[in-house]
Amino acid sequence: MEDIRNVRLAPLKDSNYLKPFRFLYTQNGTPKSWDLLGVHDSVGIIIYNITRKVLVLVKQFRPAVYYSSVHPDNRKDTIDTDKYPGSLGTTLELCAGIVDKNKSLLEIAREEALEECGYDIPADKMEEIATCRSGVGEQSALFTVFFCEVTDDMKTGAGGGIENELIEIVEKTIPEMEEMMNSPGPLASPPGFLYAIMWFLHHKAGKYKN
Ligand SMILES: O=c1ccn([C@@H]2O[C@H](COP(=O)(O)OP(=O)(O)O[C@H]3O[C@H](CO)[C@@H](O)[C@H](O)[C@H]3O)[C@@H](O)[C@H]2O)c(=O)[nH]1
Ligand SMILES: [Mg+2]
Repeated sequence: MEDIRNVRLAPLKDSNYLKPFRFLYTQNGTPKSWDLLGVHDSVGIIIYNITRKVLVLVKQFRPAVYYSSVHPDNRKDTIDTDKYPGSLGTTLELCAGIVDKNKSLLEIAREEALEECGYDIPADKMEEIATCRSGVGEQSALFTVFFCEVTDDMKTGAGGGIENELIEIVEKTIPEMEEMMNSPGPLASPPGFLYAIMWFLHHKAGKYKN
């Protein structure tokens, strides 16, 4: 996963994932504008395996995280991967996916849990816990978080993602997550993940500790 090579930057002409545009308005009579990015909403799932008492998370290479770890002076047409190895771009996240199909959030969450983590989770085991904005400066897409308990019996596939996604399943105990949340960082995780883990530690972790 971390063997990243041949990194090049190119202009973006059109994209299935990002739509940049300018938003024009007046506020209290003053003309203003703001540059925005249209992106898909997304769902994330806090998966807790009660058989082995671990949170089931995913590790993956995120190009945006890699790019932002490259010093601005070195963000050229090509990036030296000996100086900047792929490990700079790996994150720890919830199992998550974009809402790019005409299906309910719950259905998409179930599909992602199966594709990325290999768990076949019945719809009635999924608890929708919160929706927040994944960014407010430039895109403000909705991120909806589900929680579910799973058992080893519900693991019907290997996970790892579909097509050429390279997703590694990472299992963490509650003490390991508490330690991570107490570390100064920078954490290689997005704010929605950090919110979800704090929610889990606050509302759920107590009953699993014994
Ligand atoms: O420029 C792009 C963008 C996406 N993809 C593909 O699109 C898929 C997206 O994967 P999916 O699992 O549906 O979404 P995530 O990448 O997990 O991202 C979601 O989950 C994250 C939460 O961890 C949020 O931060 C993101 O906004 C949200 O899109 C991947 O397979 C990619 O192969 C591309 O090929 N090119
Ligand atoms: Mg995903």
